[in-house]
Amino acid sequence: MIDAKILVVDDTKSVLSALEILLQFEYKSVQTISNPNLLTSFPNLQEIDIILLDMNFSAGVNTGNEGLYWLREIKKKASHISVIMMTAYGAVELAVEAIKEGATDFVLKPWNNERLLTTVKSAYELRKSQKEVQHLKQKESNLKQVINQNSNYIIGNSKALNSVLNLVQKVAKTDVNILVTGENGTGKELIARELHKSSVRNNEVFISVDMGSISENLFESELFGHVKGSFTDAKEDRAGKFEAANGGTLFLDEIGNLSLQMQAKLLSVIQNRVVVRVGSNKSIPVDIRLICATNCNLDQMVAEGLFREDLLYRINTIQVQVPALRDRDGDVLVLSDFFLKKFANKYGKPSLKINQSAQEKLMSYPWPGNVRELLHTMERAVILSEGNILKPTDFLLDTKTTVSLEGGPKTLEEMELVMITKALHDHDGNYSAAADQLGISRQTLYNKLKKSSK
Ligand SMILES: Nc1ncnc2c1ncn2[C@@H]1O[C@H](COP(=O)(O)OP(=O)(O)OP(=O)(O)O)[C@@H](O)[C@H]1O
Repeated sequence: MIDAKILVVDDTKSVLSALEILLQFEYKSVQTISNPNLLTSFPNLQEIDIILLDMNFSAGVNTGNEGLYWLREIKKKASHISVIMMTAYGAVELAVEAIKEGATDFVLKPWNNERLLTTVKSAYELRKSQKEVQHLKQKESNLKQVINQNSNYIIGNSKALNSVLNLVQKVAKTDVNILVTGENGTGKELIARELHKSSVRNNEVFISVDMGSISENLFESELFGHVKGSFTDAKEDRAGKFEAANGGTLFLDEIGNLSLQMQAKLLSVIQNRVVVRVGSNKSIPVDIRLICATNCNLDQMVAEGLFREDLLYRINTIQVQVPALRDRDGDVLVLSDFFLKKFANKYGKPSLKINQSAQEKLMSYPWPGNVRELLHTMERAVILSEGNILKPTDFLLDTKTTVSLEGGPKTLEEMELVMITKALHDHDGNYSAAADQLGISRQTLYNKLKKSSK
């Protein structure tokens, strides 16, 4: 039994009962009315999927005008309904006219049962796929909202940061490729998201890919997609990040971490703006705005033969250099105030304040891990705090301080964060040395930090 609601409108009672009997065998709900004037006030008209509509109602009139009139009325009230016109006077012009006005199909009376059922079935299939498209569009728009909402405000009012934000506003509306450079944790991804938010693509997706965490053998599949069976784990066709970002912005983070071989593959796609999924030979055009980011000195890498010069030219039409936190006058205080409020609320300590000597300690520290390090330092201080005032000793900015567990972290995740930030401080922000001390890889350390700062 097909789960669709059908309404038959005809002024001949025998037509109504014949169609009702015929359609009831296949469709869950079949209703009939003999007076078209009841159509617009028909209860639950919005729930009807298909209407079979007679073209002529008044006896002796067969111009089809009445049917066309009621077709327009239905479309005005419920444009989603598939309307099949029925007429005993099968004029092709009338059929064309009705279809132009939005009818789905046309049936001649007397009808052939099998042909009529096929016509109704096709109208049902059409309605079903329209519903699916509608559902997918809704889902897509919800997904876009979720993906794009992962963007925070850029806090700070230093001259150095403001000139970066000015440049961002100038170039955001253009579609040029942008390279965002700066030390780890300066906010490069935040800047890339701001570029997207201020661009004409802001209703589309922002897809971020960490090139540092993609292995050589999964690179192509991750970025360009694959077809089912192209390698052992390819259980189904999958679009890569380029396709997923189509219409929007693709952010390639840690671009300096790519091997020369991966660089060559990336260059070809950026040049040609088409991808070919692994295992396929079909070219798929992609329309993306490309933003790359790195903390490496790519010019120096080019000189050392580690980065392709032609790729660098492609990706850095405009370069946005994000300043280190120590070069942003006043931002440490503004940011620490912001993070203090954020974490004080998160950890249920809303009256927590910071005293002046603690602020001075924060201002005099060089912040090798930049904003991310300040964020973690603040989070850890809030977790470990015991009173209502944060003092200099609450901030682990020197290597001799030890972690006290009393009144401290309550979850494994919080404990992990405390240990990671302590290890980073112990090694002056050197990720490799901190990872060594913790017995994890640099990438794992990095991923954990990124995850907890999201
Ligand atoms: N100006 C800022 N205002 C508020 N939060 C910031 C600011 N800059 C950075 N952050 C926060 O600091 C963290 C690190 O920022 P982000 O990931 O953008 O830095 P990044 O330079 O891309 O880092 P990496 O080089 O490690 O990829 C994020 O949680 C981000 O929200």
